[in-house]
Amino acid sequence: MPVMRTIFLQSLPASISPSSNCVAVKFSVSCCSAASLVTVVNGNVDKKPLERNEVRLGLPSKGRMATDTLDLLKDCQLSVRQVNPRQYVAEIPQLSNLEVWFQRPKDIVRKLVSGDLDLGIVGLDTINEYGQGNEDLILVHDALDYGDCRLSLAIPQYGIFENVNSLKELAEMPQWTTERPLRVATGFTYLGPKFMKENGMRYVTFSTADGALEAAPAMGIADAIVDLVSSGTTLRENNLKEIEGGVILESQAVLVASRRSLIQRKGVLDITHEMLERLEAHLMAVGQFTVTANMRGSSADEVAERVLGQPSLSGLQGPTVSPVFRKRDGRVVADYYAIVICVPKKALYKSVQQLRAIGGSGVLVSPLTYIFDEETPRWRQLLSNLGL
Ligand SMILES: Nc1ncnc2c1ncn2[C@@H]1O[C@H](COP(=O)(O)OP(=O)(O)OP(=O)(O)O)[C@@H](O)[C@H]1O
Ligand SMILES: O=P(O)(O)OC[C@H]1O[C@H](OP(=O)(O)OP(=O)(O)O)[C@H](O)[C@@H]1O
Ligand SMILES: [Mg+2]
Repeated sequence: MPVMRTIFLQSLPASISPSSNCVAVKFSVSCCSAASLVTVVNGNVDKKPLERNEVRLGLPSKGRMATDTLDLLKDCQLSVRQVNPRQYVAEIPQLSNLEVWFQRPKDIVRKLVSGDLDLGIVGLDTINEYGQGNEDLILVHDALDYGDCRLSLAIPQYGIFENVNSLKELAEMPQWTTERPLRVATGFTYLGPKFMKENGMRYVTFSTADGALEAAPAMGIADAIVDLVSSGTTLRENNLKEIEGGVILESQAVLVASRRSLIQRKGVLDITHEMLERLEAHLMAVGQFTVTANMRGSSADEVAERVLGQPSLSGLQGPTVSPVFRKRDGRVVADYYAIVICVPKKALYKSVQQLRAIGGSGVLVSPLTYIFDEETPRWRQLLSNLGL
């Protein structure tokens, strides 16, 4: 009879040496989860995801992505209902059968890979770093429009680096040898070395820290750093600079899914579709205003021609032109037309000027909540990616 033992990984140390019948089982604790079950059969580890019917979405529990993520979902009418802030599980009432789990961003990626989460919202940098190119991870929406930053190589502005302004120049510095390599401090211990290798940097070593990496060069611990940059203030304040060719990755928040879950777990594809539609519709709308104006004209065609003659007034699919009926001398006439267009927020003032120039008056501007297009290109892309 095989000797069978069932152990919840959650309660285990990083390596275990079970007695008599089992050989030592080593695993990385970080890749395991409370919901995973390991069955040890005479030394063979058989890892099965615990049977579950709920679809699971991982959201950042803390850090700068946390509130922005909840705000975005709220704007999509997908408010997350959390009983209390210390509880890590929550729900979105509009999406039945969905569990929201609050996790650290890196753990969201790990748990997608291990099959303990089906969907997640995190920064692209975290997916690339902790997913390490795993093909099970699939980007559903790659531009959620917040958490913008870049992963970049930075070097001191002073000393031997004063005149070094590109990756090529850095690589060609005679200082770097096997005995004295370029020392890079980074929290990105997968992407950092990969980038340096791909860019032909031969003499490099890496050290790691969890934060405040910008201090490492001034402390004499490193020559360069690989870290996230957004405004560039932290680099500047620490006398560091980015260099040409040194951007490793442009990142922002994304919606990511497990390919296995999308294909195999009931309900994941439907929830993904609904989330994607709402996100797309909202994100498309936030950049636009609806503009309504009245315009004198002899016919709808003539008014439309005038509107389309202006570069900023073509709208999403051209203007809607409708007659405005009035009673004049006892007769119903339509000598005014109402036009409705969507204009990008950035082009609002230019559009108003162009409307006035062609006789527009009474210009009303209102915010847009959603723009639901026929079918989102990202959905079609996802289905084709899944081979469906
Ligand atoms: N300066 C920044 N500006 C904008 N977005 C950033 C910036 N730094 C990080 N991000 C984005 O926010 C994500 C989370 O960063 P944050 O530092 O808040 O994580 P965290 O949960 O505190 O994790 P850790 O404690 O390991 O750093 C990053 O992965 C990145 O996508
Ligand atoms: O270009 P900036 O706008 O200055 O932002 C960059 C800084 O933001 C992040 O640090 P964070 O604030 O998360 O602190 P940490 O170093 O403790 O992670 C990142 O690690 C940089 O240090
Ligand atoms: Mg941080």
